[in-house]
Amino acid sequence: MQNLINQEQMRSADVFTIKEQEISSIELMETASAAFVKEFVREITDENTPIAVLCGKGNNGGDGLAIARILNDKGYNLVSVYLIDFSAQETEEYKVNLNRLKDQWFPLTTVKSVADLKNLKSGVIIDAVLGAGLNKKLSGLYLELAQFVNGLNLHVIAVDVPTGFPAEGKLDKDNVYIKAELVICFQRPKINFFFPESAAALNRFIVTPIGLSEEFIERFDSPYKLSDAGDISDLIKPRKPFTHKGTYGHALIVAGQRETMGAAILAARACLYSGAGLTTLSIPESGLTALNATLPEVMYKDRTALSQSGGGFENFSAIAVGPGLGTGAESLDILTSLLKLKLPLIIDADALNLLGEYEELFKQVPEGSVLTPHIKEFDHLFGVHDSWWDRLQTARAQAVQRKCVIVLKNQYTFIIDQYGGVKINPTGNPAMAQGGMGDVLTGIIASLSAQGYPADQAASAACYLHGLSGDKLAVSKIAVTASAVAGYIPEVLKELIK
Ligand SMILES: NC(=O)C1=CN([C@@H]2O[C@H](COP(=O)(O)OP(=O)(O)OC[C@H]3O[C@@H](n4cnc5c(N)ncnc54)[C@H](O)[C@@H]3O)[C@@H](O)[C@H]2O)[C@@H](O)CC1
Repeated sequence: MQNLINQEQMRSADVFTIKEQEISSIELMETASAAFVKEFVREITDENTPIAVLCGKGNNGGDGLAIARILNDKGYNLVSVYLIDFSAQETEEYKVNLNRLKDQWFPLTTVKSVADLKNLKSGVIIDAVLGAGLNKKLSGLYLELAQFVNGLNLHVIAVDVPTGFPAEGKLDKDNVYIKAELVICFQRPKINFFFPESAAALNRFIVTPIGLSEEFIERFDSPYKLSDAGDISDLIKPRKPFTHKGTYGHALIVAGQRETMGAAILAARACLYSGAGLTTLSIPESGLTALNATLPEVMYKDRTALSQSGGGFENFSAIAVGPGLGTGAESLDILTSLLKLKLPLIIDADALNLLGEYEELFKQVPEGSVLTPHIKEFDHLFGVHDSWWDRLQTARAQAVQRKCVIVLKNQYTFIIDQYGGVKINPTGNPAMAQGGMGDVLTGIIASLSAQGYPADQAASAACYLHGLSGDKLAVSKIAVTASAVAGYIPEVLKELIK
């Protein structure tokens, strides 16, 4: 797990590292620039590629100057540097690196307006204009520059962060950035990289360490953490000798209606494949033949019994409700009855839509429940948001207020615990953008909950496993089905267990 820190904290990590390692800020810049180049040469292997380095006058520009020099030393012989001279201020580190460059022969162009970039027509652009020092959105000459560079449609690789892109905080829809194909970012990804709005500024990012003190960074009390395989390996317990199906819990999934029985079956399939000792599916009777034919291991429970004071529904180790349930009167009755059990629930899809419609019902959601909304369901529950930053802050406040876990689904899903802490899930890919994927995630959460994992752990492990299964399948496939993702979970689990 990595602590994601803000830029102010990152700057103090710079200062701490410089002091602790007894190095100068110029040496740190050299290390950062060399780290950038190490990744860059993997991306751009042809040394004869024309490379234009656009350098602002701050430390991001200082990096750019050092990068140009190091690339040249490595045999990239068509590197040219453009000094973006839109402001008078320049940092010490920038000046030192400019002098180092002037010591060697180097094609340098001073840019006072975008007209000075007329020779820029081909090759790769390294964007070192403005980095993490950004303090307002682009305007004036910087805005013109960004629009001009974007219009060239060249392969742009940004240093640390694309010019104009704030590392954290709300991203306005009308913001303009220099759009990068790739960002090679220092030590930690920026929090804003994980929001869909970042697609306007970058396609991909790589994080490269630059020797900052990890101990210092991890000491910050940041609400944002990035999950990794190690966390999930630490969490998932291997199955022990002499255990039996009773050891691994009994999950119940209440889902499905005539037109969407598949959603219920997919959730049950994922639950089964994620290792629950027993899985029971409560669907309309019309789905029974399909269930028995596809998942003979899964049991059936008639849900008309639910309205009769529990009807045995209270004896399960975990209950999930929602996939393909529908939002009609019968579904409302089912959800109302389940909420009366006062047991933590995993609430998804149509059950969330019902909660969005009936506030009184929403208030009855028991503590320790897991809500798994995608963007539309989320805004239906909590109001329309015009940015993902705001949406995430609402999710944090709501998770605390309701003492629930919220799984806010996204390419990078946010798992928000009852204390407002956010785990960002790094697995998953666009090949998984297909119907049924959410039903599978719900099934995995139900399975892990039934096996005794606390709600926040079940949710974060489920998201990781779900995405990893999809990632492995996507290596050889353009699109992966929800059934395939569910079916691959046992292998992914086996691989992660220590
Ligand atoms: N210790 C260091 O020296 C290190 C610095 N690093 C680099 O330093 C960068 C941060 O450098 P700086 O803090 O100097 O800042 P930048 O180089 O990002 O920005 C330079 C200046 O631009 C001005 N500015 C901000 N937003 C603007 C806007 N919208 N329009 C016009 N001007 C604007 C600011 O006043 C700032 O001083 C990082 O992104 C990274 O590339 C890395 O080398 C890591 C270590």
